[in-house]
Amino acid sequence: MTAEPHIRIFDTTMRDGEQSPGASMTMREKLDLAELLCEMGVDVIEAGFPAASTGDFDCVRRIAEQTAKSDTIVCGLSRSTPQDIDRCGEAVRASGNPRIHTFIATSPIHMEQKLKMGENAVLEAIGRSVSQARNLVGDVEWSAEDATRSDFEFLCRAVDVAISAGARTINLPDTVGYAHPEEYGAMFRKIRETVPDADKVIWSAHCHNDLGLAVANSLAAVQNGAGQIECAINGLGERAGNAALEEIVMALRVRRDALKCETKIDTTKLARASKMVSQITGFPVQYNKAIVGKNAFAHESGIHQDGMLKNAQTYEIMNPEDVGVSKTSLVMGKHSGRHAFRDKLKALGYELQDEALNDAFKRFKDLADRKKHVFDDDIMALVDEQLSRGDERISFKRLRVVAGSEGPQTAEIDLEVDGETKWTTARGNGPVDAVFNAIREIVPHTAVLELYQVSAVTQGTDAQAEVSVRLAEDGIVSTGRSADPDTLVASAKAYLHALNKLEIRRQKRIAA
Ligand SMILES: CC(=O)SCCNC(=O)CCNC(=O)[C@H](O)C(C)(C)COP(=O)(O)OP(=O)(O)OC[C@H]1O[C@@H](n2cnc3c(N)ncnc32)[C@H](O)[C@@H]1OP(=O)(O)O
Ligand SMILES: CC(C)C(=O)C(=O)O
Ligand SMILES: [Mg+2]
Repeated sequence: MTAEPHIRIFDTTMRDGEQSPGASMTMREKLDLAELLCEMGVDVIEAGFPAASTGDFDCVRRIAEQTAKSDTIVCGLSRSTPQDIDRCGEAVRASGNPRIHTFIATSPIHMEQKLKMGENAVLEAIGRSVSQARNLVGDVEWSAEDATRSDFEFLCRAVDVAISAGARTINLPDTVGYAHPEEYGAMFRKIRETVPDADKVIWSAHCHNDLGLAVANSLAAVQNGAGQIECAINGLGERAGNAALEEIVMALRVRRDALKCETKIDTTKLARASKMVSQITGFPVQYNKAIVGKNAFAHESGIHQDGMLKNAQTYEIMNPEDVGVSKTSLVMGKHSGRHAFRDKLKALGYELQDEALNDAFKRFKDLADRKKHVFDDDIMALVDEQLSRGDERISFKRLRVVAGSEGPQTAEIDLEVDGETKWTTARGNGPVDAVFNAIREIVPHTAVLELYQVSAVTQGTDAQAEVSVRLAEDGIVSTGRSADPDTLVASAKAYLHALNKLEIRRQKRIAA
């Protein structure tokens, strides 16, 4: 059975999506989202459940008004009761393309336990509700709630009644996310072969993600003749959510070769829509979420980064720009390699030659081992520090500090001075003072500490500390800087940096 070439995208973020506990949206938020969905080219916006509350009714009505001049269909959901349907008709009336979406459950458990209705009463309700809706609007969608757990013979009879009463779209929801793809696809194929006038309606899939199969099931329905998919941005929806709109749209686009159909969605707006829904609901998007997750176009491992730099198609099946993400990011971390590191340095404006590059790369790896996120600023601080160091007389080897409320604060330090390793220990009024006293013991000098300043290079408790030190001696002022995740190590190195520079300036003065 062939798929339809154009699959209609029915967005239910504001109806089923809003049914997620904690996902309620205000009128303003819904109007903004509706505007974006409209711009994006969504075919149907299910704007709410008008009978649920005055607020929901008003939202559906305002969205219908706001989008009246567009091609977008605006629909509301309603039970099969006359009051719900009237209310829904009133709410969508202002739309240029109003739709009433009415439903009733057809599975034995729902009919017996929830509705307390027999099969005949349900069939009667379907005929009556669809006819009533058709008297209000030309476009009526009917859904068989819990279709996938319904008796197939009865489901066919129910669908037949809905089509005869004037439904234009028949939706077969997997309400509880129970079906698997082959089963769900077969249901569409069989029902389309069985029900009279099956070719006169649009078949719709509405899948829930309780088993993580919502997108796969929706695609299986498409391959078996469904022409509409009901889905929600970020997969928002009851319990584990609905099929994610962005995943459906990109699967159809990227695998058009196999699935033979597409949507008319402007995919470059997907990332923006995802962000908007996440901000409105306060539900974060999981980092590894397909299409719109923070890591969907990010690569940290060296082998992948090297491949990406040579040809992006080695590790990406779609362009980030196509979904509205500005570019792929090569995230620098402990799994990164030299190719990506060199590329990052170049982007940051540094051209290091082989030895300097190797040295910087080694220091970067050491840092990445100690720090969860290595930001651009961290890398710049690391290279700046390296560049500002020439042939230094005194270099840092090792530091151990005893600090805390008990005291005495003590620093034990190893330095290399003129090629010879020297060790000492000293106390101080606090750990930083102890470190500087230890340095003074190994390298006696009369320079005065004029400034000592610490700032965090990036955020987080594991951020690198950047320390600046200013020393002054006989009119010579020298500043040193260093960055390290350990503030005391950064302090020692910054002090030594300033001291080395002071030494060079002293010698220059003597030579002059
Ligand atoms: C699978 C889905 O997503 S279905 C949509 C679910 N969405 C919502 O429920 C959100 C909006 N709902 C609401 O605001 C409220 O439930 C309302 C306004 C619709 C109804 O509220 P209440 O009248 O207080 O009823 P309540 O919600 O407690 O119970 C639902 C009633 O509707 C009946 N019902 C459920 N589905 C249908 C249906 N499709 N057609 C007719 N009646 C139905 C139930 O059997 C129950 O009837 P009872 O009161 O005779 O036992
Ligand atoms: C009411 C219908 C469309 C629904 O949301 C479901 O069955 O999951
Ligand atoms: Mg649903």
